[in-house]
Amino acid sequence: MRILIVDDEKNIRRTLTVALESMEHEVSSATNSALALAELKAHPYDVVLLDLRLSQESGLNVLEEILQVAPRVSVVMVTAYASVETAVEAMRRGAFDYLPKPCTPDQVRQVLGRIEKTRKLERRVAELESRLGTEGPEIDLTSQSPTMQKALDVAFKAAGSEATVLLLGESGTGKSVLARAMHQRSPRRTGAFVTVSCPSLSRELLESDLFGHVKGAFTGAVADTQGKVAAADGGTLFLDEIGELPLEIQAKLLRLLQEREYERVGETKPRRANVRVISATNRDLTQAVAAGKFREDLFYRLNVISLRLPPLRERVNDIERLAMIHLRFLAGHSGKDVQGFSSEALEAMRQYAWPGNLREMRNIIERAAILCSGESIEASDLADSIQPGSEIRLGGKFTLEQIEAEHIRRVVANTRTLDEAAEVLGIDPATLYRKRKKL
Ligand SMILES: Nc1ncnc2c1ncn2[C@@H]1O[C@H](COP(=O)(O)OP(=O)(O)OP(=O)(O)O)[C@@H](O)[C@H]1O
Repeated sequence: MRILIVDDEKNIRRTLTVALESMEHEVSSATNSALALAELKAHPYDVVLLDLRLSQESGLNVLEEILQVAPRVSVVMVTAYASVETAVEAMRRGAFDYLPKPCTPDQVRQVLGRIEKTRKLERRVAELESRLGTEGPEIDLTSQSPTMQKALDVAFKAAGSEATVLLLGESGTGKSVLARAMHQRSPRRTGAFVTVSCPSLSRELLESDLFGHVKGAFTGAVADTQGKVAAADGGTLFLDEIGELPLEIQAKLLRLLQEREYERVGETKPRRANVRVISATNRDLTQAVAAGKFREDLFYRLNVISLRLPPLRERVNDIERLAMIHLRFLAGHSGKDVQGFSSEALEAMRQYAWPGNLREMRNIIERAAILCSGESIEASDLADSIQPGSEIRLGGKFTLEQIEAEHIRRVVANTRTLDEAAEVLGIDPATLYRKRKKL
């Protein structure tokens, strides 16, 4: 765990640091409350060991300030003036526990063990909650398609940093799945991964969903709620369909990103949260910026690193593997012993345009697994739209332009750079650029 020691006595800081590091925790220390608060604003921590008497300051007041800045951190009060009243008061104000000073390494280990257990349970509950109803096939984060490989490479490199990341791509290409995978590969993985679906609520409800509200802030606000920003403190906030975020909320999100500050609806007291933001959209945000629907300053904040997930039709080499992953899961669920796909069915899937991408693949394979009567899925088990013949094929009733567009799309998908694609196509890169724009 990441632990911050807040104590003005050098010896205590030193002995605690040595003890904690020998237990394989990551430890930092601060000598006063101002430094501690600055540290907590800058980095996510799991635990604070807080001296109850910090020279002139009252540890109980500092405790409250700490919990405002980092609501998810577990604070353990450490004091030479142990008394039942102060212990009770500290716990009443939100401390996790209480340690006498000096304390033995065993006492420290015990209290940290309890914190770890509680946090693990909290994480498990949050994870199960978010998995409910979203249980799905095994997540595949490999690819044989150069464009997808490049996107995954950027995603995994960015995962370890604190940078905001913007995921682009058509609906169903796996942006939400990738955002969660990035969180799990980040130093914040012990924190929560919280998703906000921007278009799903009215402006008022979305604001309260994000930032929380106080009782009485609006009709129906019967109790205080903390909001998803606070829930994601120390973790990752995933903003899905960010292009749909109303302008009023865009201003508030910008403030959160710039100053780490926000206010609950119906309250003026600023609160702080340390969240890493990953957002996703299938819209062209630069167009939304040009149309005045999306703030340019927010766009640049969100777009520190951006990557585009290619549509499934551009990942022809991945289709068989992905289809098998979905089949294993869906056949298992439908209780059928379906082993694979006929070569015609595979070819039909390779030729198909997959407008709904991986989500559509899941639906089509689920339906096929139910309909198929043999050991493998035949082309005739696939939905009508995907039947061979409904897609562009040489010799069929298609215009030259349609065939050219399809050929260019596939060559681009199967080469690493546009220069390489131009070479395969036998045209110069500028012509390829013009053709792609036109098509
Ligand atoms: N890497 C993956 N491996 C296996 N299945 C995947 C993967 N990515 C996505 N899927 C499947 O595709 C479905 C849709 O993925 P996801 O919700 O991440 O797409 P999205 O791009 O966020 O879509 P939208 O823009 O509509 O929100 C998932 O529920 C899952 O079944």
